[in-house]
Amino acid sequence: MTASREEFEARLRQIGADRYHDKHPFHHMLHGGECTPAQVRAWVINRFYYQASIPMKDAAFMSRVEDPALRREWRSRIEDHDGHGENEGGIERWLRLADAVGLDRSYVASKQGVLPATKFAVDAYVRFVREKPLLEAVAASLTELFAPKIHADRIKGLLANYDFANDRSMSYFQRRLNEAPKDVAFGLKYVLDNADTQEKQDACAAALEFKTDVLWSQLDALYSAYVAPGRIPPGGWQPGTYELDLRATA
Ligand SMILES: O=C(O)c1cc(C(=O)O)c2c(n1)C(=O)C(=O)c1cc(C(=O)O)[nH]c1-2
Repeated sequence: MTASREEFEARLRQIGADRYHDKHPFHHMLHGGECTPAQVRAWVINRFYYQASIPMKDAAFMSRVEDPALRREWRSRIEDHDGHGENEGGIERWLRLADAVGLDRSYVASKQGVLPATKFAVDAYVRFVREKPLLEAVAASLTELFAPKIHADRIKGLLANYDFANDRSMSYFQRRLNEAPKDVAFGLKYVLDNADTQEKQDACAAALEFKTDVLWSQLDALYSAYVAPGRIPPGGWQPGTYELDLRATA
């Protein structure tokens, strides 16, 4: 039976409560100040691959939308990451974080050294959005319902625990606190309005679960390579390389 709007929203929120990556041990280490400089750098390098792919997945989405009103609503997501006018954009703000943690930003931007599993997971998200029904593609973006809390926790945790954290290096997350709620309010309304059969509701819930898997797998890959057992796969970034000597610039 088709669930009511309220029941369906509660079902989607429960997926976040059960499966969002704020529960991953790597995030607990990161926010709790337990990561070594190399582990923080590995996270910045790998997570850049996600950042860089988000506007590509949003462009893939828009290329399939026939309704100009929906495209108009969606296009700010690309500008949020790529920049527009005075706004330098999320990709540039992420590279500032790379500078602050002592990495060569051109290496980070080159996407070399990204773990294979990170690439597989993120590429699967872009492909999902390119190929699946638009409703499911929007549903997959709804992990952002849960992102403001993790961003707020991260700003607080990193500022308290790491010397590199300051207003400038944290500007990516600070800015997302304003951008994400607007995107997710639109996305949630779109999904609740359009998932009007049980089949569509089930497909949206599956899309959101798939997305939580995309996020979780990236952290599993990081943990396995840089925490335990510490087995870096061929091609993965090796600590001690592409690092800046911060003393030279201090
Ligand atoms: O730091 C995070 O935990 C996190 C998670 C997510 C997410 O839930 O997918 C996004 C972001 N950050 C983010 O910064 C971002 O721009 C973003 C866009 C999207 C999306 O699916 O369109 N998710 C996320």
